[in-house]
Amino acid sequence: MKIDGKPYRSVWVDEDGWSVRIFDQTKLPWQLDILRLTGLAEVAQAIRSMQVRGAPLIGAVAAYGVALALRADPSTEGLERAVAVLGETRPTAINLRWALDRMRARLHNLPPTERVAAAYAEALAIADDDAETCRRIGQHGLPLLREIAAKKGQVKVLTHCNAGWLATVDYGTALSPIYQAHDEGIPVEVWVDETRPRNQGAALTAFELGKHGVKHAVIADNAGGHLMQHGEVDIVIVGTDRVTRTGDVANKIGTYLKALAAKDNGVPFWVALPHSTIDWRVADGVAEIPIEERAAAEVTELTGRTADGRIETIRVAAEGSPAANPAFDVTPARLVTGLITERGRCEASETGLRALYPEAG
Ligand SMILES: CSC[C@@H](O)[C@@H](O)C(=O)COP(=O)(O)O
Repeated sequence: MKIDGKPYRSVWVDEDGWSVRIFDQTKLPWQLDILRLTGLAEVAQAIRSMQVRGAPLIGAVAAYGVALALRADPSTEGLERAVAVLGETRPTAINLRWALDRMRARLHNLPPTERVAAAYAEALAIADDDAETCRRIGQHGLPLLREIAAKKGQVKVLTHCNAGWLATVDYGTALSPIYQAHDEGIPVEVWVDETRPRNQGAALTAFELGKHGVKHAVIADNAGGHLMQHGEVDIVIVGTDRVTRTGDVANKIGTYLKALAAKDNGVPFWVALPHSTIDWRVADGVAEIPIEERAAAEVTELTGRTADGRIETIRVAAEGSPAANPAFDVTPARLVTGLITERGRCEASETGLRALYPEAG
């Protein structure tokens, strides 16, 4: 993706050849700060604090975290410790475990002297794979937008949270078809759910779409149902942090309510995902997917930029009131029109997913 004409990925190795660069997503859209990560503790903290976030990107950054950890300690104990520390940073997105399992499988049987170089190579392969996967997701989602635009002359999409290039290594998942539609001249407009409590929609998705020149408007999270009732939404496309083998979808809190409203209004509700987001071991998403509970302060406070350019956090809830902050919810497969993957589109079901991934265990 390009920012002010300059091509970027969301994670890359610095010119020094070993340290790892990311955008500090807690500062966007107000400041474009690029962080330099140099060790295991820094990577774990960047993931925990959501300086990097978004399921596929968390996986790729964690893979580089293993490489950085091995520079300090290439022993088998060092490898296992890195995998354990990184694996505990965030519980819901399965891409984190997928990437760490892949790193361990590649590195475990190597002699320690060969591990560092192999870890960087594997992390790069994961990042390259994610970028290409997301490009293909866009190709498979694009016909849905093309079809609507052919009938209506334009297409209005609603999306929740940030499933754009900032949440992946490049292109994004839910936003990838939108970028590709825009690039081929389809008049596409996006309703961007602000996505409280952390406002990934208002801050990150709006930033991305603005930089790409895609027409969009930020809406309060509660506005989607009203817009659907009035024919203002042609299609909902969201990303996901974990999809069960039966097609249940965990995504940012509030996604389930959008799916309910979409069902009631006959609006197609599509979910875009890479292969690394499928959890083949889980069948019942509501019962089995761990939902991250984050700090109450994310709900009781808001962060933004003041008129004179300072980034400030203020309290918006009544003094002394506690808050609950479940960060994800699960949308049952029955509410999902279909899944958009790098291998094509399918029904949100075990049959649909297995037809696309016959090799899955
Ligand atoms: C392609 S990203 C899909 C999801 O990871 C995204 O929509 C989301 O819910 C991210 O949650 P976050 O808590 O910001 O990491």
